[in-house]
Amino acid sequence: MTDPKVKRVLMSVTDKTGIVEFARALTEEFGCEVISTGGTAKVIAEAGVPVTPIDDVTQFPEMMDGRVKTLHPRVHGGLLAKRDNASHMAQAAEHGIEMIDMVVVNLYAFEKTVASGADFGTCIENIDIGGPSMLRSAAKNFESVAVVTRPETYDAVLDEMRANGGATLRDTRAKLALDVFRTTSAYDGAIAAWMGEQLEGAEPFPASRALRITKKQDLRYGENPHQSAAFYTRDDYAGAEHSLAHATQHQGKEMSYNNYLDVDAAWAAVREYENPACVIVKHLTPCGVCEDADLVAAYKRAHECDPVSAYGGVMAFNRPVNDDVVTAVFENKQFVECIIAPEFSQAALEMYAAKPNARLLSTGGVNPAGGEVEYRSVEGGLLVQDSDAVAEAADAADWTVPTDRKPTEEEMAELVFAWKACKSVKSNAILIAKDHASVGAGGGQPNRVNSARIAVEQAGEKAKGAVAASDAFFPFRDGFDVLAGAGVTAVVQPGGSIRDEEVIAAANEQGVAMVFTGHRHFRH
Ligand SMILES: NC(=O)c1ncn([C@@H]2O[C@H](COP(=O)(O)O)[C@@H](O)[C@H]2O)c1NC=O
Repeated sequence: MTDPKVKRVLMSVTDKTGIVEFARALTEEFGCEVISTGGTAKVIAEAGVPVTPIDDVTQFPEMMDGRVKTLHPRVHGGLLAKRDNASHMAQAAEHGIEMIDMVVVNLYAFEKTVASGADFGTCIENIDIGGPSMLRSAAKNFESVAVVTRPETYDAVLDEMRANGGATLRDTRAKLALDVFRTTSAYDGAIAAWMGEQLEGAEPFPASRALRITKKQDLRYGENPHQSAAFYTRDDYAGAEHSLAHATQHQGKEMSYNNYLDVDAAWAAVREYENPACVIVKHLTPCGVCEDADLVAAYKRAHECDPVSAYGGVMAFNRPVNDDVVTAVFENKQFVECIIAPEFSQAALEMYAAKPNARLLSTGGVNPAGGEVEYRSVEGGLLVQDSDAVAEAADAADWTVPTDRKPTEEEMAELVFAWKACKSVKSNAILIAKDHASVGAGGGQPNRVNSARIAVEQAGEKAKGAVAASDAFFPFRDGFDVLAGAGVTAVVQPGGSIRDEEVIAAANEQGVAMVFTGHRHFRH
């Protein structure tokens, strides 16, 4: 079939950006007839471009507050008739249906209406019915009909018509149709999610869930150069505003797959703290965590934990980064892949311009720790869970102390810090902390005693008088003994092992205070 010239165009848009210019070009350059619905027709007519009201085509008034405007065989017959099917064309002629060669439609702004906090009835009225119907009819018949749903594509469509004697090309029409089905599918997904929430409450695990994601960027590669990858943002993420996915990148190379993972881990960890804090992460593992009244000190002490590993890592701050912080990083000659923070001062950005490879990301604010459900993929499936969000500081009031020695107030505050920091270490996780800074961490080991050994080795002399956190209970006293043997004075752990008594006895023997939180923080 030869590519059809565009003669009759139906326009019905909520977003009226560029519609007048498009209509003018179609009528003046290509002699098209433009048919249009109420508000769109008004805008076009007011600009002096000839337009046929939809009522003239349907021979019905737009009615029921706009609920029925284009839902008519003279519209859908004109879109769906197969031009090379004699029977279709005969039926069209018999019923006075004229062909429509192009549809320009964008939909009622349903998601914006919901986001504005509109009431139930208003949201319902903003579910577009006629628009998606036309889009789908035109997209189904893309062999003959061009369907345009994004203002930013108007110019390209016109250019193609200019180059092809007023016709669009099949390949373009097919791509436009695909774009339409993706658009209507996302639109319906948003409606289903909203309606589900209205009727069933904020059900985190509904019977089915449309994965509403939009590609932000193709990544150079995945975890390894032979793996291809892309990054998608979640359309339905309520905390989008201050999230990593929507952060502004000020400078540096494109974020890589591994950068995203590491920055996410660092950003999640630093959001645990109310005081100014810095977290340094390498290979998904924190190699420095510190909270301090002063952000520069927090950075310096986080860096001191493991300067070797910190080199080439990523960093997260929960306060704006200024030139003093950057000066401290430069003094340490620490190469960083990425820094994420709520903001960077102008002076900080100017200083970092000298290190163009470093990626600087600002989020504009800090979401509370945790967030909405998390997804992880396994072969053939997706795991969905609540995020591991527990208000630790508030929770500490419920912690119990099974040992003879109770932690001092100072030790208790230190244990809260350590417990939060431990959460970001892979299981089995042990973290040793002193003066609200991590001094050693062991994680990702298949047994807890090895994690304890790694943490103690890293802490060295600093383990003396420090506290330790264990993300899950000690199954035997051996892991605990490694910590106590290194000089740790207080330990926080969930408790709940069948050998708790053995571990409590070990603590009592060595005069160590122990706290049970009653919940664990596995991180697999
Ligand atoms: N009901 C219908 O027949 C109908 N036909 C088109 N629309 C929508 O009406 C909007 C444009 O309206 P107007 O041209 O009046 O500003 C478009 O977003 C279009 O998708 C309709 N509205 C809702 O379903």
